[in-house]
Amino acid sequence: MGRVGVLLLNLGGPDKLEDVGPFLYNLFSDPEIIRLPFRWLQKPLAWFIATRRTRTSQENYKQIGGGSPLRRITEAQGEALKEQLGYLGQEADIYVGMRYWHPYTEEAIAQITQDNIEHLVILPLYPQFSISTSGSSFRLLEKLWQEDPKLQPIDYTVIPSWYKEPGYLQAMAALIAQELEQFPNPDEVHVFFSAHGVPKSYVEEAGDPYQQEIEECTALIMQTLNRPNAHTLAYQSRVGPVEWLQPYTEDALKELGAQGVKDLVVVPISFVSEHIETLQEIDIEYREVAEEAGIHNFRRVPAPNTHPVFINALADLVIDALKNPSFKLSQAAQMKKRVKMYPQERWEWGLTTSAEVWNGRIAMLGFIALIIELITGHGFLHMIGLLQ
Ligand SMILES: C=CC1=C(C)c2cc3[nH]c(cc4nc(cc5[nH]c(cc1n2)c(C)c5CCC(=O)O)C(CCC(=O)O)=C4C)c(C)c3C=C
Ligand SMILES: [Fe+2]
Repeated sequence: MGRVGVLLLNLGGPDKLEDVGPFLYNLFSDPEIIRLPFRWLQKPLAWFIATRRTRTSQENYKQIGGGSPLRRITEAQGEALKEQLGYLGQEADIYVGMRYWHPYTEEAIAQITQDNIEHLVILPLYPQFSISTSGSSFRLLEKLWQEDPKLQPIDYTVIPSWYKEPGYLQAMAALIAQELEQFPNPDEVHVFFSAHGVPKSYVEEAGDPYQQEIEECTALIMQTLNRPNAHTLAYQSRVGPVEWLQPYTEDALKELGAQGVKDLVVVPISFVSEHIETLQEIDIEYREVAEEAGIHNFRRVPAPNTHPVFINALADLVIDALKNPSFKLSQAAQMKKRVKMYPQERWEWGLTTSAEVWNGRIAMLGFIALIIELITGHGFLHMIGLLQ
């Protein structure tokens, strides 16, 4: 076999406080993150939302040391994976491609071409597939492949999602068991899975398999854990005014507190590295919510990071992917029959779901235009004299 490479995909995070604004702009410029009917609106809206969010987001990054640890941890995972693959007899070069910050996916791909990689395994560091995460990276890679003839000879294969991988489930179960053992009565502790949310419309209209994969993954981890603990699944990190997957983590914590739960371990389920949503949102914000609700013994399970069982699971995934028939980016983007990646389906006339969605979007655009006008003091309503 010729030279082998593994491309690890992740979201990326700001390394320092000054990076927060441009990072947020990149994130909100992605049509897989904000799905808009008009492409031309994407960048102005991204600028507007990023500008408004930067200060709050910076405050959160300040609380975890002034930047995201995602790059450092992803690179450490890459080094550990290289070592484990070597140990298993598979030499490979590892590349990290982030979607919204350095090292960008484009930089990783440039290095892969320069290194004359012949066989490439594309492995997203998201166990479950979502249009907004792995889907967005696959779409970008598809575009890069279409544009660059130098990429054509690379024999690549994609691993779309891997939440059923036994080694991953075992690593998660071991990490949970370790936390449960810190309590006087481990079997009485409530196991609380907190997944990153997505807007409900991603699942219900665009056919994102994310929710189903998260639910199945939770059940598989509980089976692997093989303990009698009660458990709950909820969704965190909601952004913006639309409805996201429910129950929301905050509400579910309050509900458990009201039911008298006192001992709780939180399991971050959609991430494999520590980042702002584990270190700040769970460890600081949700801990406070839980304590106020009467849940006094609150612990959080660490993300798998470089846990050896987890790294071995990644190595197994790579080795299997090299043996199996290749899976292409176009197949990964349309993984489930109903998944609709951006751009969305064509307009349908009548009172259809699609028409209702479009009406909602047009109303949202009107609302955004009104807000911009109120802030800037310029716009259509000022022009016709309705606002001064
Ligand atoms: C499976 C994981 C993730 C999903 C699904 C996801 C969807 C999603 N996220 C936003 C908005 C934001 N995400 C932000 C940061 C961020 N998100 C994930 C993971 C998932 N996102 C990661 C790994 C990170 C990086 C964290 C870091 O350490 O830097 C942010 C920025 C942080 C903040 O300001 O809160 C935003 C905003 C949306 C809208 C979305 C689905 C549509
Ligand atoms: Fe996110």
